[in-house]
Amino acid sequence: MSRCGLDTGSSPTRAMPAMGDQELPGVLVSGFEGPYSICEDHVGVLQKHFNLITMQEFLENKTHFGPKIQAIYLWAGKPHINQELLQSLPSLRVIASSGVGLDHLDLKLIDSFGVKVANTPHAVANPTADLGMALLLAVARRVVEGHQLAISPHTENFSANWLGEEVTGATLGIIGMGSIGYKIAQRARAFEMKILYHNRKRRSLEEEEAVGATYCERLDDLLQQSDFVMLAVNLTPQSQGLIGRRELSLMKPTATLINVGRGLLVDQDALVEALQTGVIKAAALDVTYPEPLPRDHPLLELKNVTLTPHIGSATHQARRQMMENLVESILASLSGLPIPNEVLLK
Ligand SMILES: O=CC(=O)O
Repeated sequence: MSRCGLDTGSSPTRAMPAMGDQELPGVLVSGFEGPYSICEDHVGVLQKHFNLITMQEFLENKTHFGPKIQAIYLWAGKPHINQELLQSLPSLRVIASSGVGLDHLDLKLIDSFGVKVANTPHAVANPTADLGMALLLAVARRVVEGHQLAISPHTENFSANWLGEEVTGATLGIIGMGSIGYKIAQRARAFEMKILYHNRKRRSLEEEEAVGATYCERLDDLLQQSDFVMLAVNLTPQSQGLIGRRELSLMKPTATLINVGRGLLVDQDALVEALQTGVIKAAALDVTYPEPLPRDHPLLELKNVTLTPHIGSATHQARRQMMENLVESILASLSGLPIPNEVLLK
């Protein structure tokens, strides 16, 4: 478990009546291990509402725990929900999944078991948009190189003999104009950037005008015109490999690719080649495949790459809101009420 620096479990979540002890519903809770693990401080809150059953407890005694489990509190996409797991949980009503991405869930399979799904899109939009801008600015102004220089023992090199780029007036192309993409546009507007976007569905004129964004029906147009290309799109079978060799070759040789979506949106081999041969100037990636990258991966060697370890939602506020949203969705579902943030099959 990680510490998320919250009040230690005593503060109740919004509008969530705790049930009497005997009635607490059984909830399979994941994420007790690993880097993106459940916050230690959340466990106290969860215990007020649920009888928590860990994956290990469940695996050790499936016949005892299986029928008691009414919900899964799915943190960071684990455990993998497959047919076998669903078959062993006959009382399961809802899977509440942290974050916004749903690429780890087979929604059709889950639906065939009559199980509902909810996620936490609102909790992650602001921090992920912040991170997208942080990466954009870090590359433009060479913040990581500047840091290395400032802490270098060679103080004679203290003053940089290189220059960065200003983002004011530069063109930002946002691919994916959902809640994260839109919030990136809001931020970029404040930096006086020219904003293009590509999305399956065009936003309303009012929404476009509010952030000064111009719709590009053709992805190619956005790629050709942008100084910064920002990926903020969901991973689906259609968007996998969206940015491949051809798309990279359409970008300006001075352009930077930023990815706060999913690693598989990009053909990573083609990206390495493009960065090595100057097809594009730089990349900043919060997501890769796999995560983490093997330590001998070429992306780790390239000077024109800035990497962060999938930290789009890694803020105290977002993790807290995610937890509250998951609890709310589970409680609503088990009470037969409309489920906040329910994911509907398209
Ligand atoms: O990756 C994080 C998310 O899907 O919210």
